[in-house]
Amino acid sequence: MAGTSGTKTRSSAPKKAPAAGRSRGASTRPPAGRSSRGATAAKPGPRKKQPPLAGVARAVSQVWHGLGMAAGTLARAVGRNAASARELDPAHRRDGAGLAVFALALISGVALWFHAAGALGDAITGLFRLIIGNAAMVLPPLLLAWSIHLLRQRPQPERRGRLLVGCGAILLTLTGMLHLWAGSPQREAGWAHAGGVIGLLAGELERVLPASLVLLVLFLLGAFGTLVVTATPLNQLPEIVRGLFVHSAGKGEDAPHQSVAERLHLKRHPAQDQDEQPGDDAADSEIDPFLADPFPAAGRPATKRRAAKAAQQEQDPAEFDAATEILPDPATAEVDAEAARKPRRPRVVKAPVEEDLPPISRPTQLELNGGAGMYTLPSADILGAGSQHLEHTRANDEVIAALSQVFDEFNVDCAVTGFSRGPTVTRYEVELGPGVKVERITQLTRNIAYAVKSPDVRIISPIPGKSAVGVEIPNTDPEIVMLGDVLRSNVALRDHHPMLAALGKDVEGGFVVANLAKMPHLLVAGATGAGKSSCINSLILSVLTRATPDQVRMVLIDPKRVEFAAYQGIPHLVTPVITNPKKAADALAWVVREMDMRYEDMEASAVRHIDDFNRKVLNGELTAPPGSERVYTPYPYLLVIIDELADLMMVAPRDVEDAVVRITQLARAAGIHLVIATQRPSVDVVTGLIKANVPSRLGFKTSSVTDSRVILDQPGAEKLLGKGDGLFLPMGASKPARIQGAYVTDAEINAIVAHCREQLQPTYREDVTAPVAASKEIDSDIGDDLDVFLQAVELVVSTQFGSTSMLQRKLRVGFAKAGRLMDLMESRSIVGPSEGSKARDVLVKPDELAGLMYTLRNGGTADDLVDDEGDDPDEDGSSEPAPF
Ligand SMILES: Nc1ncnc2c1ncn2[C@@H]1O[C@H](COP(=O)(O)OP(=O)(O)OP(=O)(O)O)[C@@H](O)[C@H]1O
Repeated sequence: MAGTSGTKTRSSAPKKAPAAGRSRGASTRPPAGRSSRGATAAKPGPRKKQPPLAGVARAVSQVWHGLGMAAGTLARAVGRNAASARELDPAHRRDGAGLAVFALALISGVALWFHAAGALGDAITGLFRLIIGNAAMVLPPLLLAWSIHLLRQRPQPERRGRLLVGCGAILLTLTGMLHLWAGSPQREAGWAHAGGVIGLLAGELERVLPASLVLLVLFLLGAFGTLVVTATPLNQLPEIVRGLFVHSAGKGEDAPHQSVAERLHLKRHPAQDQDEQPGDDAADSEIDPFLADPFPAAGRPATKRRAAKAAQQEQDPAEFDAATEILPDPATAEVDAEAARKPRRPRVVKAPVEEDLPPISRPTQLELNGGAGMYTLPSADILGAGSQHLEHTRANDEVIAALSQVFDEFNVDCAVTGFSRGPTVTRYEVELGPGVKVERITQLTRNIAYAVKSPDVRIISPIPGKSAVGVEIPNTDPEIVMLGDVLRSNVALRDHHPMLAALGKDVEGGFVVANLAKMPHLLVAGATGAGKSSCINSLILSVLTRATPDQVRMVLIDPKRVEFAAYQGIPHLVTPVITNPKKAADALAWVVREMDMRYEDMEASAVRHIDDFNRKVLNGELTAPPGSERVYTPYPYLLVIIDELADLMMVAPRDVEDAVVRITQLARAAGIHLVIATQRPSVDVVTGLIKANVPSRLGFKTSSVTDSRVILDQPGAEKLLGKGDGLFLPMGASKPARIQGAYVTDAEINAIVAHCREQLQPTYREDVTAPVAASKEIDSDIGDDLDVFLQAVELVVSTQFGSTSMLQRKLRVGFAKAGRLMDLMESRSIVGPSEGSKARDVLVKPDELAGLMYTLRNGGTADDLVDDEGDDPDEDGSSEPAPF
């Protein structure tokens, strides 16, 4: 037993030992060589008789092993340092690559052409020949050209793909031709002297096509490769050939020396090319400060050819343009011919010149209706002139230089081709090279801001009507735009409409005016100090200098109390300037009544617009309905200006919103126009309903992008500069135009107001600010339920479904309350009587809802709504319009 157990013990010991050995070996496995040696040592075979040179061979083998290990160690060391090698400056890496390619060109040249490059040269030659056959003979000069390119030029990753495809196609053609030329060798030895392995592809093609067609395919492939390498689209080829022909006839002396890439560059980088003109700044700047070269040298050597070209352009731009036009120009593949003929310096972009047209004068004396005599309009000459507009200053040159430098530094292929200097900002036009994304410029906004030392850089892409990106940069030397200049401009003088308002100047220096009657309502918003009040003053003064009180009457609402104080007592006012927010709400209600009355007159006279009504009245074509004692007189435009909507919305939000919405929805045809200003363009002030009905917007600087979105439905106003710098989005426009608002001084306001006051005393209407609640009282049966009742009415009329259970569900009210609301609606002729379980008939149409809500809020019924529309206005004394 003991012996058995002893045997077991012994037998188990050797089993464990290898296991332990394996586990150790797993972590520190010896090299294969060594383990095999070990194996040989452990199991020595029968000893062979060694030859006499065996010792030498063993020594050589050991030396070889030693060398191998040393090489391995070296490789590992290099591997470990590879990370730091990768951190090498890209320029050095590129130099290294260029020199390596140069060495390859040299060795392969000596090997291929002179067979004198030793074993390494022969190995390289053999490899090249195996792959591309005899085509290897042209490889050394190509490698040489590549190495020079690597050493001299900046990396151009955008060209890599094109060159790869083009060169690949040419290589396929060349090797294929060589293969066919050599008689399509079948054996490996013949390939090296034909088209190599790549040339075999042509051989494969020959199996399925006749040789002539294979040749044709190869020819087309080669042509394609050449076109791709030279970036020449096929459709441009005739033009280029024509150009070459003209040049060879002697018209372009030096064109043949100019590479295609160089010509492309000339066309596409006008700004950069002029860096390379010889230093003639001083002479230039004497002629025109703009000609002073604003671009610092970009580091490329100036070529004689470019210098000559530049000189030619300066002497005779027209001739220069003609000469450049006939150059063979592959650039026209991407830029049209018109763009290619652009002058090479950024040019001043001018606004359309309205001054060329003859001004039309209007009489300053207009007769007042009702025999009130003549009314003399204040002359615009009372208003002072602003500073003279400069189209170009030294500051522009500095900015152009800074922009060009940024584009250069970030390697963005684009150029500043023009600029237009506005009063406060200049818009620089940047044209992109082919394949350059617009985002490359927008991404640079902060770098541009840094370079031009201004945080308020705005990028417009594209400039409407142009294939160019606009970069708007504030002028370091801004100009003030005075109202007088805008009113005296031809664009203002040519339009005699009494509601034409001067807004300011655009970024091209052109005067901007807008017809308030066409807007037809305007929302002006911006942070405090942004220039709203100046703008509103300009609007009012524009009207005062152009319109008699018979033509335009105004309701001025100024909860801030001080803004419109100067206008107190002008004859254009319907009521004294309103400063009490509660009274302002009543005045807006009066405007709605006035609007309704105008509509009634227009309806009775079958005209669609107040202008037609006035024209017919003046022509004597309209008379009041028979039995009426009224005498029709023309209705003046009614301009309602609210200086701070937020103050009104705080006092009577629902009434103000209702009235504003109703006026803005309908008042256009009635000649009633609203201008609403606010410094708090938040959604609780400028509600969705108000916004939807005020189509024209004028945004001054806002404190946040959210505010900008509320006013303009897009960002941008937060980047404005304040002090009258604004974005004007007229009705129907999708992109706002940047303007500098017209400025008017207090002295000018006082002078115009004094002139108007001297002419005529105001005739105020008493009922404008009469409280609405006093005229009609909310019925007692509605009691405290007015809000929920109005909600129920809105629901029933908009869905056209008179169901009590729907009211229960949607308004979350009980059966009894929903039934009562339905009864209230029946009593006000909104729904018909109950028909058991069926839904009631809805008697008011959805498009009458706005009017109905207004009427209900003022204690009326749907009958009032219908009756008002059908009644003779003279029946009810309140509908008799009092004379203005
Ligand atoms: N068009 C303009 N041109 C030059 N400066 C202007 C212009 N508009 C306004 N400013 C300057 O900005 C200041 C503030 O302008 P304004 O009173 O019109 O701003 P606001 O937006 O009405 O501010 P608030 O809401 O506080 O009344 C003016 O005193 C004036 O110096």
